Amino acid sequence: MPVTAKGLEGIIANSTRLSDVLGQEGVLIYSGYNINELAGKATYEEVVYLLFYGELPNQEELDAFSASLRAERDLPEGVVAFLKTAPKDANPMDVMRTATSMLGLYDTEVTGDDRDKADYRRAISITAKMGVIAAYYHRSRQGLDLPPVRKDLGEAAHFLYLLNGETPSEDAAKTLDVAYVLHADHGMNASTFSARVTIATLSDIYSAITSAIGTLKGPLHGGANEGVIQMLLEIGSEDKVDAWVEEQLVQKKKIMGIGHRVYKVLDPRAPHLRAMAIKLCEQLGEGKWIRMSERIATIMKERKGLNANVDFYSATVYYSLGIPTDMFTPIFAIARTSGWTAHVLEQLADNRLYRPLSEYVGPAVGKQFVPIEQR
Ligand SMILES: CC(=O)SCCNC(=O)CCNC(=O)[C@H](O)C(C)(C)COP(=O)(O)OP(=O)(O)OC[C@H]1O[C@@H](n2cnc3c(N)ncnc32)[C@H](O)[C@@H]1OP(=O)(O)O
Ligand SMILES: O=C([O-])CC(=O)C(=O)O
Repeated sequence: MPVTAKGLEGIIANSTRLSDVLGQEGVLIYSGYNINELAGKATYEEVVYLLFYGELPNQEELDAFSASLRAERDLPEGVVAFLKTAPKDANPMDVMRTATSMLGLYDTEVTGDDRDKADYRRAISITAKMGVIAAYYHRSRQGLDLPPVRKDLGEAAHFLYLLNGETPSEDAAKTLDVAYVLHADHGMNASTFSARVTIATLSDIYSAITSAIGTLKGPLHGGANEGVIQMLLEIGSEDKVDAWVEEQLVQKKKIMGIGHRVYKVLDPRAPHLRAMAIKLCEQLGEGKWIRMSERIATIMKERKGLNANVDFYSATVYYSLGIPTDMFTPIFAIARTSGWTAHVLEQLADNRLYRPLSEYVGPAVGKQFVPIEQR
């Protein structure tokens, strides 16, 4: 009997050319590029192209690719109608999951033998629509208008434009763009795995991304960025950090944004997000959140040997950009859709059904059936 790997720790489930996560070294690679080479230098659109096609684009390729993303921003009327009528107190991740599933209803292209071509178009389309879905729901739940999509803004700037109803500053758009780059892909993380499991049954790409959104939502995965800001708000002030963290540890509760299944050293995305968080806090003249975060990270390193992950400082970045807390995980989903869809295409290109085993720990076989009236 094979050994049980709880949580599939250490199991290599497939091969990918998209990204590599080196846990001992704290290195993240996108298709041959160390993330430190890309963060702040490549735009999100360049990184999406890299994930889809394996190389960074030249200017002409980038222009054509960006135009194809922008051309796919409009949502089907039925999805807009849903976003206008969805409960105003719904979790935006639930709304995104449902809207993504709905997109499948409006995709009438018959796939037949030409599935590859149609799925590339769908990958671009879903990646382009995710930010529109999240922003439209946020506006609609506040009773605000839904501004028409624009074709003159990049992905991150366009999301901020739709969310706030006004063109964002260059600095804000650049900050979010870097965050998108840092969140685009990450090896066989839980949500990507769930997308690949779904598509490997030869289901459709909308079902795969719907699975992935539901998986990212949980607080042990993408949902942790919202947990971080809730934690900071609950602690409230710097003088309460030590006692609060100690109490959580005594109660064996998890500190959100800390720890990682693969990284045994600092998550290489964290320093980029930390630097952006420090800059934004300085600009706002509000250093409290970053100082509290630094103290929490120090205590967790000293007490448990655990490091900050991508969710830890992204929370302060988004908070400082004035983004509502429950839109933090949706932002993660918007950026990660590029990775999810790229993985779906990769899985389809060399597919095999995922079907692991489980170790049976139920009663030994031999029980006799007893009719219900005699039980
Ligand atoms: C984008 C992302 O998905 S990044 C991860 C985002 N998630 C979080 O930030 C949530 C908080 N972190 C965690 O829950 C975990 O560190 C995970 C889920 C990320 C990784 O989990 P695993 O590799 O399965 O580690 P596991 O949960 O088994 O923890 C191992 C030990 O470290 C402890 N530990 C791990 N993370 C934390 C934490 N954040 N706070 C306190 N203790 C922790 C556990 O309590 C456990 O201790 P024990 O052996 O004394 O019981
Ligand atoms: O890789 C993981 O397990 C989680 C993670 O950091 C991510 O998905 O970005």
